[in-house]
Parts: sequence; C-alpha cells; structure tokens
Amino acid sequence: MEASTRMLLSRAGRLVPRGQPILFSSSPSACNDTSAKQYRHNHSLALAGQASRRPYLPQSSTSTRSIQPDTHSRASSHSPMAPSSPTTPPRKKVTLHTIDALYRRNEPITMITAHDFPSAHVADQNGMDMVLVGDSLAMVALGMEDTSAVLEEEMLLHCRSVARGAPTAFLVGDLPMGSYEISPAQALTTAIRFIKHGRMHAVKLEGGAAMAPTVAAVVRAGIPVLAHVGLTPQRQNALGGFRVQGRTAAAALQVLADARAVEAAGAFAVVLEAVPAEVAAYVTRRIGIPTIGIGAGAGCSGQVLVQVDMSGNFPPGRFLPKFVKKYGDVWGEASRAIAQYRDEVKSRAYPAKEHTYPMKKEEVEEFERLTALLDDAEAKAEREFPES
Ligand SMILES: Nc1nc(=O)c2c([nH]1)NC[C@@H]1CN(c3ccc(C(=O)N[C@@H](CCC(=O)O)C(=O)O)cc3)CN21
Ligand SMILES: CC(C)C(=O)C(=O)O
Repeated sequence: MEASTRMLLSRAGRLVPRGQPILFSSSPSACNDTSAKQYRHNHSLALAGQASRRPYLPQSSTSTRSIQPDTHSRASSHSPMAPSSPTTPPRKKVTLHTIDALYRRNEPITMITAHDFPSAHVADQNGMDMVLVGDSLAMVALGMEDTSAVLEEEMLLHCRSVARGAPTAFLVGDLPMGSYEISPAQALTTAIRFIKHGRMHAVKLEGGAAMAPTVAAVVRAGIPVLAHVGLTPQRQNALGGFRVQGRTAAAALQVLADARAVEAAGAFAVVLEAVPAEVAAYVTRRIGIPTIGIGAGAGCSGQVLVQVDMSGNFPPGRFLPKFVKKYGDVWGEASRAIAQYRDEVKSRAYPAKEHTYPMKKEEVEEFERLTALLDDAEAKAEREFPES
C-alpha cells in the first residue's frame, strides 16, 4: 500500500464510528519515524489557512463570521436570548425610588413572576416594574404538588438565572416555606442569601401581624421586604386550601390589621392575594405603602400574576384561579411548532438546503476523490485480512 493512502486511512480512521473495524492505527506513533513526520506534515497542511491562524475556530464559524454584516451581532449559541435588541430603548434601572414615584403619582405598578433566564428576559424587555421569583415556581417549573416542597437552594438557583435575564426590573425573591418562620434571625440569614447568592434586590415573605417582628429585622439590615397577606399559599394546610380570605367583615378587618402591621414594620409594599375587591381597595386607601394585588381587584396600587398563567403556557384543561386572565397561548404555539417539527423530520422536509453549511465545489470533488481511494483501500484490506 502506498504511504499516502496509509496516511489517509490513519487520519480517516478517526472518523470511523465506534464498533466499526479500524484497519490501521490512527496514531502516528504506530508508524515508523519517517511516516510520523509525514503524518504531522500532512495533518498541518490539511488545516493550513484555518487552524494556523485561528487554531480553535472550526471552519464554519470562521466563514460565517466573515459574511456577517458589521451591524449584526451574533448571539452565543449557549444563550440565544443574550444580546438585547438594538431597537429596544434602554430602560433605567427600577429601584425603590421608582416604585415610590409610581405610587405617589398613582400610576399602577406592574409585577410578574419569572423562574428562569428567558421568562425574566421577556418580562424585563416588556417593561415590568418588578419581577418576582415566586415560590409558585415549585408548581409551574418544578412540577411539585404545592409550594411548600421547594427548597431554599432551588429558589436561589432560579433567582440567579432570573437576575441574569432581568437587568433593569426591581427583583424580588420569595422566601420559601421553612426558611424564615422560626425566628427573625433565621429570616435575616435567609434574606441575606437571597441578596448575596440569589442576586435579588428584595425578598417577599408571607404573613401579617405575626410576622411583623421578622419583617422589621430584615428591613433593619437594609433588605427591602415585600409582605404578603390575605391568601398565603404556604399556609394552605392551615387555611384549608387555596381559599379566598377576608370574606366576612371580621376577616376583612384582620386583612387590614395585617397590612397595617407589615407597613409599620417597614415593608416597602404588600401583596394582597385573593381578597374581595372592596376590602383590597379599602386597605389600599388606608395604608401608606403600595398594595400589589392578585385576585384583589382594580383598587390596588399594582398587580402581579404568575407568568405561565397569564401567557397561557399550560396544557388545555388545567385549573386556573378565577383571577387569572389568559393574555396569550404560549402552550398552543409551542405545541404547533413541535408537532410541525416532528412531521418535517419524519418526512425529511427538515432540514432544507438553507439549513445546511456550504462547501466549495473543488473541496467536494477532492473529498470524493479521496473517499474513493479510501473505499478501495478498505475493500482491498477486507479481502486480504477478512477477520480483522
Ligand atoms: N400557577 C399558579 N398560579 C398562581 O396564581 C398561584 C400558584 N400557581 N401557586 C401558588 C399560589 C396558589 N394560588 C391560588 C391557587 C388556587 C386558587 C383558587 O382555587 N381559588 C379559588 C377560590 C376558592 C374560594 O372561593 O375560596 C378560585 O375559584 O379562584 C387561588 C389561588 C395563587 N398562586
Ligand atoms: C402569586 C405570587 C404573589 C406568588 O407568591 C408566587 O408566584 O409564588
């Protein structure tokens, strides 16, 4: 066999899939000294003009890069949403001052949940004042039965992803059940982790008058607290499920007392969840901090919804609380796209020519010439050494 053919085989041997017979060693050390040198020479020639200048860039990315117009910035394949569109005007970072200014001029405050980088990014790009990493992610992102199962470490992982996706919104992390109720010291320890590791700007914790000393301890340490009264889902077992709160006059007065207690403790705002609209409107008028309603009517200072609920990112037939308005059909669109992809892969309609990488005609011809030699040599070897 000719030396050049052997060289070709030893290089091509790397391309033979596992389990296929490899006729010759792909390592130059298996050849004699002269062919080892020859191997290195040929090898570097094959990569000349590519590898010698840009040793670690595959040909496709080098050539793709050169045909990109200068104005076009390429998204990293690891983070396709990373570059913000140059057509979107930059927004000033939302701070507690921004929230306070909105409240003072009676402009509704917008808040939505996010649980990962893309859901945070789309919320931030579309002008949400606040983004909440709610513990509802236990149910909507982690498939858990209720919110009480989610761990602090799990919340922190999601918080960090959201922080990377939402560079301008005011970010609130939800302290999960078990991470703050034991003592104000425990709450402060957890809250500090949400700021330091979770990269949040504030924390939310459930509870009214009973949690006021805890709210105060966290606020004293310089961590803004969003309180949460009315339906507090982490206490669903004590409440007898996800039940509307403040429905009797006495219960309504309790909601007011809770809101006043957390205001006095220094909360910057309070979530009012699943309380009658009249009660929420009255509480909003009677306290001096913003109320963020969910299932609490239009009389609140702002609104919050769970993103997967309002964007319709759930399968048909799922139960929805009465307060949810479905603004989109993300599930329907994703289903349509996946079904079409499935069909096109099965029918070989995808990928089409425009989804493939071009190769120069001369290179294709040279490739065909070399592979013909390779085929001949392998056929010959198979005849000569049928067992190997
Ligand atoms: N996807 C999702 N969206 C949410 O809004 C949400 C969560 N998960 N998980 C945590 C809590 C739980 N939430 C819920 C869940 C159910 C009802 C609910 O069933 N409400 C009844 C009221 C029943 C009554 O009259 O007392 C309803 O019919 O809306 C309310 C809030 C709100 N939060
Ligand atoms: C529904 C909001 C207020 C919440 O607490 C969550 O998403 O966990």
